[in-house]
Amino acid sequence: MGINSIDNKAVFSFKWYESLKFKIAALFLVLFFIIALSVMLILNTFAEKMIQDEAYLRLNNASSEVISELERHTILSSTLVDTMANLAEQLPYDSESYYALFPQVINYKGTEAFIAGGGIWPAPYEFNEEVERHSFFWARDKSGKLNFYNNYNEKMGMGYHHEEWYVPATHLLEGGVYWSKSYTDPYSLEPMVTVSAPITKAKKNIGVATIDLRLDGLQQLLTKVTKSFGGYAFAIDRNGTFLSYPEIEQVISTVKNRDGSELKSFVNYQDFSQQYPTFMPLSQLLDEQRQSLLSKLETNTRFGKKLSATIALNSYQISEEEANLIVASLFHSRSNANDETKRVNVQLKDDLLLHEPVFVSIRVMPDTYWKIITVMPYSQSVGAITATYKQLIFYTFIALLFTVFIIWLVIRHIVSSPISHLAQQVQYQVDDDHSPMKLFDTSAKGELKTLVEIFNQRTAQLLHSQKKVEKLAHFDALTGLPNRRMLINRINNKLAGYDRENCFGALLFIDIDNFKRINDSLGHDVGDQLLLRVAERFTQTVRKEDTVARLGGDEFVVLITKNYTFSKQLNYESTVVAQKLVEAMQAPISLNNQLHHMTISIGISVFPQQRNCSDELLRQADTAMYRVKAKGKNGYCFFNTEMQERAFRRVEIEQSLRVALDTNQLFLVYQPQVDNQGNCLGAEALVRWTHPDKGVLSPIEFISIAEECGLIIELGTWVIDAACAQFKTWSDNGNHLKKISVNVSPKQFRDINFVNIVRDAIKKHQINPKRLILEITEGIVIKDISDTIDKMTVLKSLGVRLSIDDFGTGYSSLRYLKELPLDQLKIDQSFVRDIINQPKDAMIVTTIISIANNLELNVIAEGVENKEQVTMLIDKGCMQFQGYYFSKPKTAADFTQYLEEQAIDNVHQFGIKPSTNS
Ligand SMILES: Nc1nc2c(ncn2[C@@H]2O[C@H](COP(=O)(O)O[C@H]3[C@@H](O)[C@H](n4cnc5c(=O)[nH]c(N)nc54)O[C@@H]3COP(=O)(O)O)[C@@H](O)[C@H]2O)c(=O)[nH]1
Repeated sequence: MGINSIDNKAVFSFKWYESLKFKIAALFLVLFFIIALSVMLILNTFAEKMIQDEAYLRLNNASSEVISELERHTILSSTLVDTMANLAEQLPYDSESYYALFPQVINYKGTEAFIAGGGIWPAPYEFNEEVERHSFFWARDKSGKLNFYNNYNEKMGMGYHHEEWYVPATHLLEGGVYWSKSYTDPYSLEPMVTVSAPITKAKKNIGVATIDLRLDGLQQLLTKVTKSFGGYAFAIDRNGTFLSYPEIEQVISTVKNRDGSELKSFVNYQDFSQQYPTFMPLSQLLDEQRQSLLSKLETNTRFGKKLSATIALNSYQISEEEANLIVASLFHSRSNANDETKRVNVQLKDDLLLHEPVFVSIRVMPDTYWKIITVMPYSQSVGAITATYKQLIFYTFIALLFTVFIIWLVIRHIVSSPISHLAQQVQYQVDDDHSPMKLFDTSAKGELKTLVEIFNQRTAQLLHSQKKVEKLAHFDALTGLPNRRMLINRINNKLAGYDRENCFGALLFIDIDNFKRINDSLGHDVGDQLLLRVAERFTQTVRKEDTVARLGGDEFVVLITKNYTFSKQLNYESTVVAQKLVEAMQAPISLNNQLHHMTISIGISVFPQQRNCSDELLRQADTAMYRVKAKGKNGYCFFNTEMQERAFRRVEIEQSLRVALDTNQLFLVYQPQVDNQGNCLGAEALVRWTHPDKGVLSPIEFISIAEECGLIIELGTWVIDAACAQFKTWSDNGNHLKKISVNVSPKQFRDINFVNIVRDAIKKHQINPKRLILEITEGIVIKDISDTIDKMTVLKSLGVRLSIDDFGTGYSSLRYLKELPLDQLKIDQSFVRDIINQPKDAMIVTTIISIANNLELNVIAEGVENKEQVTMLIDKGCMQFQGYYFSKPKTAADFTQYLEEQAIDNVHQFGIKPSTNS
């Protein structure tokens, strides 16, 4: 996040990805994906399991269907063979009755399709002590008719007592049956098995009854039940010989019969797997199952081993391993149908016929120990379940998405929205500078509520500070009056409202006369007290709707606004207010138990004017106030354009005077001062300014400005230095003047360095200090008498002489005159001018000359313009003169020439030498 500034407004901005909303949304998106992935993983696992379970269920159902169909035949066959064994046990040994009875049993109605034959097989010499082989065997021919066959009784043949279907049955208990290994029907090539039951008499085996079962349509049955899932099934017998296979040709081999004839028979799965390696995994499973069966069954018991050894020994058709299997299956036959030796479900990567991953189920039929192997393609299983799975995934995703969305909404409502709301409120306050600072609403809860409360606490503190700052910013700390800023605001408001409200106004710019004197002499605390009293008087004098403001120092402004029809009314009212303010100051003010008479000067500017601007109005009022000061203070006056022009001129002069000082535009002229013989005694140095545009300017045009702006210090220093330099030049050139006078302005005199400046000039130019006369005005003396006396005394100690210039025009005090270390009085030219015509002026001149004589001061008259004036002045006792009658001020070069001429022309009549050059 960053803070940018546009139009001084802070804009709190941040990247979109930094926002709380985005982060929460992103978090939930990530959360969503994690949950979704987890769900998918879980669902996948479940789906896998479901697919497997579904596949095995279907496979087992198919196997069960096959097994139950087969068992319908095998159970019936078992029952028939058991019946035959029982009959044989009960019936007397009578061939005729055998021939009559047993075919009927074998030909039991409804079994014709699968019972291929059967018979009674007496043990050797058991039915007839003389006959070893006397079997009764019937088999169906191609037409299905039962025929008696005597093959097994032939003397040359192998007989039947060592047949694989005979030997094991002789070891069974009564009621037990033995299922032989499979063989092929010579006609139909259908697989066949024989079920044998022992014939027992007095607990002794006397023979075996058999039923031949043709597994007709086994493959069709297997095909039918596996058709629905696109797989297939096949069966193998106990020994691992195929009973069926979809590709029947692959599992049939041709073997030579004992009589040389060819016999087709099914191959063993182990041989088959050698031929077809893809079958190997299945073959290994069958091996494992076979081994498991063998290991589980109690073949290692003595009885079992002995029995299997006996069986293997007695039958040339049974190997030892087969004998073990036979014994094992006999023991195990109907126990624990869920035993893993009887039920195996696996998944194989590849299948010989389907060429894809498959689910395989191996089920063992009880009694016969045939194995039904069903195979289902994996794709088929997945396909069956995919739709459901997809739906499940879809709804889960929707539910998840919805849940995440709801949680996101809740969190947004609880966390991010309140924070955003809070941030908006803060932003609004930051953006809108003009709206007042507000407290935030506290509808939030928990930690956010605390946060808002802390914010509000902080805001309250800020509001408090803001009020303080506002007060400081808009009110004067000392008087509590509106300050300059507030005054300007109010003036601007009034100016803005003029057009609408016909509003007129006046600014009364007030300055306390001689405030500085009080402040400097009595200290700032007393100065502050004075300001407070004055402020009180002003506020008590004006109306409440008027504004009294303090600009700083001793400057106050009263703002009067009214809705007048004519501006003259305002002029009148302003005059009244100004008058009242001046009068309000008439009562003395008590400061430090002393009464002080204070006066004020007021400058008034009125508006509207052409240049409607608060600064301009203040400047105008200020200018008018200065005018009052210049005219003697304690009064008021309205601003006018002449003042304005004066003010502009003043500024212009001030600016160019600075340049003048730096670029030697100033020069001195010298006006001779003569005695009553017309001899030049000395000169008054008078400054001139060669203005680049205006030509040579009189000091009247710039000395007072230099005084006001302080440039007089620099200017006066330059004058003293230049005058001393010139005096030295004249002296060095043999033009010995008795004195050189230099004018000193009040500010210059009061400058703390003034004495040093004078001392430095004297020292620098090596002049006799007694030749230097500093002319100071009466104003300087009056302003700060004790300080003036001190400074004059120091100057006197340097040897410098002092003259009062324009004597008689100021507040001359004879008492002060007595105390001052003076050398000369200079009679002001205003008295000299009318000395002939105005008896009063003549009287003043007489008085001044008298005072000077009495105080033993030199006296010189200035502004002497004619002979009559000279004569009268001499009559009155003044022997030194300066004026146009003798000479106007001259440039240094002209004055030098003047001095040289004077030296040559030293013959005078009556001593008075008027000016020869006008
Ligand atoms: N602080 C300083 N003040 C100075 C300096 N130089 C001059 N001044 C003061 O300026 C005022 C005007 O001076 P200026 O224009 O030079 O006028 C002087 C004379 O020219 C004039 N004068 C002299 N004789 C006559 C006359 O017969 N008739 C007549 N109308 N005018 C005459 O009087 C001025 C001298 O007056 P003063 O100084 O009082 O002797 C003036 O007040 C100067 O003081 C300066 O460097 N510093």
